[in-house]
Amino acid sequence: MIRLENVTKVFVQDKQKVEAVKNVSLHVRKGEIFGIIGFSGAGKSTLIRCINYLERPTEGTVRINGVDLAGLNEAQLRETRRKIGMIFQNFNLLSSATVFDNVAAPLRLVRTPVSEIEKKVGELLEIVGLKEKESAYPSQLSGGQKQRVAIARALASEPEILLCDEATSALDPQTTESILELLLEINRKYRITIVLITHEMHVIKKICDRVAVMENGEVVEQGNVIDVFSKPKQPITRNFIKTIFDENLPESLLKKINEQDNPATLLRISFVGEHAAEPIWAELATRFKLRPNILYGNITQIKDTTLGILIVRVVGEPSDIEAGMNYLKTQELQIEVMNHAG
Ligand SMILES: Nc1ncnc2c1ncn2[C@@H]1O[C@H](COP(=O)(O)OP(=O)(O)OP(=O)(O)O)[C@@H](O)[C@H]1O
Repeated sequence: MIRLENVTKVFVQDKQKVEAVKNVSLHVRKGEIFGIIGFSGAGKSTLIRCINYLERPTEGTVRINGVDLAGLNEAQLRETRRKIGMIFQNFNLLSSATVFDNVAAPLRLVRTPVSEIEKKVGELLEIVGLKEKESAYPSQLSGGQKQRVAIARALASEPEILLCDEATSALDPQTTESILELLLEINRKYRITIVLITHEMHVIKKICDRVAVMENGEVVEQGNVIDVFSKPKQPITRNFIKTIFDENLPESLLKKINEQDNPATLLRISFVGEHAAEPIWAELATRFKLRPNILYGNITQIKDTTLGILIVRVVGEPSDIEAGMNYLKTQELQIEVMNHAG
């Protein structure tokens, strides 16, 4: 549905070149929620603005439903943009217009008949739960309500794609939850493809199907959210995951482990979905003569599935540990040796 190939965006400021996006290739599939995560300055806003050509890439191509945006004239580009809604961190509402008029604005722009506007805006305000606020002005609304108006306005043009530029960053955690629920509902009910950018891993974990991690203008890692969470490849991805569950063991515990005589290995074991993990410990003990000790455990919901992570200290002979690890791998568990202690 959205295909970016080798997209680069260079800004020139005070004769200095800033490469905000470097050689990014992405494919967003129809109907999915695709998240782009990165720290401030990573290039996320620039990249998402390349998707609807608010920024023209310096190099590379952007295709929407197979159409290369570089080949479109202004009128065609405007028409394509109507099918790509966008919402922003600071809502971008018209402060002098009521909620109703804000949502009606894109419909008036294309000369929709008044009766149709009445009906449509009413429906949209129902969807976002703000029917009773239609006569209010933005200044009379909370941040969450403002974002709901912005979402209703974006939906007015019946977009196929919704781009969300840090849509929840200005909101408190509870309001963030409710806006994420709304985005999920819109995605599921109306099959709208959503691309969002965020610096919060929580947003990715709650609603995204796939994720791209950006650093210094580049996409350094991308894949299914569950895969990226269970097998992160890049240090930056691990850092983001740590903001949700901190797997760092206390220094004092690590020191104690290192002081012990027995050769020990620390394993990070992750499992996806409902997995009966208990029998494996008995198996490790009896079959492989190992002594496993669970030091850390966490099970968390990642969109529609669960991810479990354990950090286990295994004591035993190196050959037994290796055999035990091979056994664990046959149990659909992802195993990683964290470090050797002892
Ligand atoms: N119009 C512009 N002119 C010059 N440089 C720009 C422009 N827009 C962005 N940049 C630069 O490009 C880089 C990436 O910025 P961008 O806003 O895309 O990152 P970001 O990941 O969205 O960060 P943030 O979350 O802080 O907005 C930064 O170094 C920024 O200063």
